[in-house]
Amino acid sequence: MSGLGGVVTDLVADIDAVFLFSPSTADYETIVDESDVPVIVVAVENTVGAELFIELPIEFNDIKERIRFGMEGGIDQEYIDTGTIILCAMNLFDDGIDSVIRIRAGEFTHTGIYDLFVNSRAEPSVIRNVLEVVIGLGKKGQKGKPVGALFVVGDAGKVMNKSRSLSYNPFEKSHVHVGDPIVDVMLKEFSRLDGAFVISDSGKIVSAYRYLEPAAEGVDIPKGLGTRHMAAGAITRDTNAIAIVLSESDGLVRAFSGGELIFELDPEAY
Ligand SMILES: Nc1ncnc2c1ncn2[C@@H]1O[C@H](COP(=O)(O)OP(=O)(O)OP(=O)(O)O)[C@@H](O)[C@H]1O
Ligand SMILES: [Mn+2]
Repeated sequence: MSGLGGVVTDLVADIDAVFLFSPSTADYETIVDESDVPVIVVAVENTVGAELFIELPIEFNDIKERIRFGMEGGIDQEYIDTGTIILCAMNLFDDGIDSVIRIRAGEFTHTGIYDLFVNSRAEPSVIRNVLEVVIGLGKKGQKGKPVGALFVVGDAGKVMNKSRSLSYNPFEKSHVHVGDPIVDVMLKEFSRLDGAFVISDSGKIVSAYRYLEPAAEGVDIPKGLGTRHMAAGAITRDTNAIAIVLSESDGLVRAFSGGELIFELDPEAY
């Protein structure tokens, strides 16, 4: 015997809800049948046809981010409230559920990661597409060299008013959208040059090469980051846009909303 029996019993005692992260249909059906508390599925797609479902915009590889997204979504969708004790079950290795985590929903610092995707002006799929381009750039760089990039997403009219052009806008008269594979290649290509990309609520590429000029006083960004991140944070406080930034210096992807850093991820982990 491992001696862990008591710990495991305590883990599952008196829980109010179960969160299943990307379960198989078989696991979902067994658990839903046997559970006397609500079972909420958190996944990129509702392939199991769950009644209680929270859509993940990406499979956060950082487990804490994944759980945080689920918690914030659960509260927003009113499946749970802050006192709820939750058992999170997920698969981290080959297949089947191999990990359980017990957590009280209120113990989580609310970062706004769910709001960022779901309650932003821009459509969630647009934010996801931008994030995918940025993660792709972060992984490969441009021709093998690390590259930085700044995407401002949503509230494009106001963002354009608070910025100026650094160069000819290659997207001037085009009606192209992020998520189109050809456009994503163009975005990666243009990311070598200075300034920000401005994307509309519906994903239209409004401009490249924008120099952002938001009011920056009072915007706090982590130490060590420079003007690109400052501009990204500040534009999201000055407008209803969000910003997704790839740092050329540390290779991390960061998202800002309402002037705050919402999350940070390492593209190499995706
Ligand atoms: N206000 C701005 N609007 C748009 N782009 C900007 C702005 N300020 C800086 N940048 C872009 O960010 C680039 C890097 O600047 P800087 O090194 O100061 O930023 P950083 O936050 O340290 O980012 P990185 O981690 O990528 O180095 C600049 O070359 C420029 O292309
Ligand atoms: Mn820098």
